[in-house]
Amino acid sequence: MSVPKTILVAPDSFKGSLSAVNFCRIAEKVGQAHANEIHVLSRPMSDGGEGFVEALIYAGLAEVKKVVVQDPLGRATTAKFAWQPETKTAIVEMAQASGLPLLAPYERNPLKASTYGTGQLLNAAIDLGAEKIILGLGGSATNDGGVGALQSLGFAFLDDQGDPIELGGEALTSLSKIVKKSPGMAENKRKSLDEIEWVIACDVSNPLLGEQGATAVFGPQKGVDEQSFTTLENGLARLADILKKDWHQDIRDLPGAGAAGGMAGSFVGLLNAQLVSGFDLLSELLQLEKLFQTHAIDLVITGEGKMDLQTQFGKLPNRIAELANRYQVPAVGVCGKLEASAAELAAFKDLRSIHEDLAETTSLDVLLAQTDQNLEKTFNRYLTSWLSA
Ligand SMILES: Nc1ncnc2c1ncn2[C@@H]1O[C@H](COP(=O)(O)OP(=O)(O)OP(=O)(O)O)[C@@H](O)[C@H]1O
Ligand SMILES: O=C(O)[C@H](O)CO
Repeated sequence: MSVPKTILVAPDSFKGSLSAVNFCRIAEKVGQAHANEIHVLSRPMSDGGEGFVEALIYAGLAEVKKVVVQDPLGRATTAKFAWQPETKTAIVEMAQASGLPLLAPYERNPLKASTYGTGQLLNAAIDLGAEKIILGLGGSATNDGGVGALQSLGFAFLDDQGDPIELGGEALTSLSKIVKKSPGMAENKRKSLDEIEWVIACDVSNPLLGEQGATAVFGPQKGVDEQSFTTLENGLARLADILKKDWHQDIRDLPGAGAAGGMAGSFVGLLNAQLVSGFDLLSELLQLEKLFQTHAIDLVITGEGKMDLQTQFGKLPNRIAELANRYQVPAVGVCGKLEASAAELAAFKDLRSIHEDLAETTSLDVLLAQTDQNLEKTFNRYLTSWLSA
């Protein structure tokens, strides 16, 4: 009997239809049907946004902690974070508390949406005794420069009358002063914010402001229109100005400062956080490179909701494919929707082939509802032909 072939499955989530964990589960189910021939090794991935915490928990690298926090509009929601007791490290994902999937499309409103709930998650981690916090950013519903989270952590954001500003991106236009409260006696057991090592895992390297900035590039998916764009851009600019004038921190041109509606920028400015690539950090935590060194991997399957020209510019499936190719392992990308011409596909250097199984004529709503079945069909079809090749 021949040795089963090892397939590493390491996808991003399909935004709006499928988590990376469920992608892996479907691949495992198909693998089970070919159990004598295939061994599936799952590593659901994330770039710092949705699925960041789940990826660590799935790999058995952290305990799960659950906390009830405020969603972007102030309603109660249960959010998870990951906890590594030996190293007193908490891995927190902002999308758990302040992510876009928490809102119905008609509720999207970055003028009002706030990251306050992410601050509550961070507080829960600090209460547990966290000495290091890794905060994954991306997939946010917010454009408040992370101010809501910092308010929850104990910073006061004041207007020119000395009153606290309201929650949401719009209120930043009346920001005049930021004050850090000193920790009280009751907080003695907690590390102070300055004692904690802050690492921010960003899904993008966009700057805070301008054409490539947080509001211009990621605002539209959160519901930003022409009018609200100006308010939100001015609000973030005001935040940057105050951080420069009063805190001597220049975040205007900092790559990555625009992640999660500018949250990365304010965490650098006020908490001295270090910005890193979410994908790089997660790959390191999951020891992906070592997997290739210690397992004879025959094929890598990755994927994301939509593959297009952007996929080859540093998006997660391409990063996975580059890694696979460094170890001479072929990589296949699976997506819900393929938006690339044959010529564009030929230009994909590392991702050797892309498979989809969907009729052009089917509406997106139907496709989204049928994701699981479609994916299972695609895996079955592809693996059957791969095994017989
Ligand atoms: N099951 C599906 N079937 C068909 N199309 C899908 C499916 N799931 C997602 N999509 C399409 O993919 C889009 C989302 O793409 P994707 O998941 O790659 O996220 P993205 O916006 O590129 O962001 P990122 O990759 O940075 O998370 C959706 O808007 C939808 O058009
Ligand atoms: O949350 C967002 O704004 C985008 O994912 C970029 O970080």
